[in-house]
Amino acid sequence: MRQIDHFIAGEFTAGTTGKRFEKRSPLDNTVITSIAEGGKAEVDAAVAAARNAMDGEWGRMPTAQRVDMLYAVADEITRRFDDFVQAEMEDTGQPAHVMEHVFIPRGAANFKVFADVIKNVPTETFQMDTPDGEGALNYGIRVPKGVIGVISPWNAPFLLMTWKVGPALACGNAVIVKPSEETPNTAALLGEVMNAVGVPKGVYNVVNGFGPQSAGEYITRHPGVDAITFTGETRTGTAIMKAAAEGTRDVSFEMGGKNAGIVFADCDFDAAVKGIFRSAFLNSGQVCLGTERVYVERPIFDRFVAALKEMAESVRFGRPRDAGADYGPLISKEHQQKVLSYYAKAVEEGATVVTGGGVPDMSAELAGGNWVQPTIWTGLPETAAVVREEIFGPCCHLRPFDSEAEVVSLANDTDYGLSTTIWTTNLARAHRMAARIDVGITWINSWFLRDLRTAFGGSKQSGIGREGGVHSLEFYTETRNVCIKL
Ligand SMILES: NC(=O)c1ccc[n+]([C@@H]2O[C@H](COP(=O)([O-])OP(=O)(O)OC[C@H]3O[C@@H](n4cnc5c(N)ncnc54)[C@H](O)[C@@H]3O)[C@@H](O)[C@H]2O)c1
Ligand SMILES: O=C/C=C/C=C(\O)C(=O)O
Repeated sequence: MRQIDHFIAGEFTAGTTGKRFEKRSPLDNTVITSIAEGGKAEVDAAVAAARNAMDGEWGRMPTAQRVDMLYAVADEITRRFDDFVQAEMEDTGQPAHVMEHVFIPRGAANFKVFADVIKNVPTETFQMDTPDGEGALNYGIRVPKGVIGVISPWNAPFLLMTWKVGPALACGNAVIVKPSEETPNTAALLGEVMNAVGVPKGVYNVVNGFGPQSAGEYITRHPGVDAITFTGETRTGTAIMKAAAEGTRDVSFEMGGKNAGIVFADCDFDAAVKGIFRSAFLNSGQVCLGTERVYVERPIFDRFVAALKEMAESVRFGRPRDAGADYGPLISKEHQQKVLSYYAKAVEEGATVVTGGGVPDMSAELAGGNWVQPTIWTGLPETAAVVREEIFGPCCHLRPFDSEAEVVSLANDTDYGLSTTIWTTNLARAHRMAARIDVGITWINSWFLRDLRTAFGGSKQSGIGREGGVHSLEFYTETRNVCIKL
């Protein structure tokens, strides 16, 4: 069984609580990992280590040297690529190819890109007039915020954690990471990477545990933590915001979604089917940017539903490296039960179940895993819980629409506002729609195509703030203005 400990001041430690908890494999629910559970003492130790790092070599390190170190981190992740793929696969049960092509390469990229950003992005300068005619010069300098609490979820653990750790370190901060209790592996491996490339002790710390009254809450409440960056559910964000109010600490939140896919009759049909399929079912639907509401222009509605059904019925469930398998389980029994409860609710609410709606037949070995069928519904009103609430599973509801104005208003009728994906060959319409849909990210004829220099984040209850490129610098540094009278 894998043993996962905290990583504090450059050392792996079980801490002092004496408590450990178990992680079960999503594939069959056998216990695969024992994880140290952190308490206040571990969070105190991690904060002290991070403060020491800021006061020491790390705090004084020239940017160029820090940038080289982040490149070395990225290279070491790439060198240990197979270990990262294996570690993340064990935690999530998702197919190897998703780790190999999306999640782990993005982890390395998250360090490289922000190393480049910090090296290349200037600060502002303003010359001003003064009554004596001599003028004054203003310029900005960026300083790190200090100690950043990073609270991350289980659905793309390494990608999402490094999406915050990369820029935080590029900006010269120290971090305390609390990975999801479901997915501790890659955060621990990253500790080994930090030591291997000589990142000073205490710059990167990991405390494992849960949220409320555990490591998560203690990090967000700790007065020695200067800012908190969080990805996860909207209601967790609410709790963290309350904790951050104490000491008026800054927050950056990436939260839930109930994202709309919009398909016009003039789209490239095959590309749209594939794109919507990916957006609804990648990672077994456990993607915040995923599409759980799909609106299809009426002339192609029936054909589109039939094509999506065929794709959904062609998935092959199995272990991450099984030959021919391309579809994994949900993260936990609890999450499986939640998703299945929505499957039951859809039927109660009067949905037509186009495909799925239950648990697939699995071999005896895997029957205990968290498997659910990709599921497609039609026929529900927009008021149905299944159409309004984030399910975070492999499912979507399809509804026909007749006009651009109608579909904009359907897409916007939600408390969330993370992303949308629009499929059309009419580019004027695509641009018009992009400006009218209340989301942080609009993809046109694509989905989850990521340029890490762009602003990423959600509107409404999907988030606070933007990260990515210079936007990450805005959160992970403070700009000080220097005014010089000439
Ligand atoms: N917008 C985005 O970029 C984005 C990306 C990925 C996932 N998500 C969202 O994440 C959710 C799925 O992830 P999850 O189930 O792990 O989310 P979650 O909110 O349950 O947990 C996220 C993290 O917060 C911690 N936590 C829970 N309660 C806490 C508290 N009171 N104080 C401090 N920490 C606490 C958890 O232990 C975990 O590490 C979905 O809602 C999904 O939409 C959003
Ligand atoms: O499941 C959510 C995926 C989020 C993706 C990002 O945060 C990203 O690509 O930076």
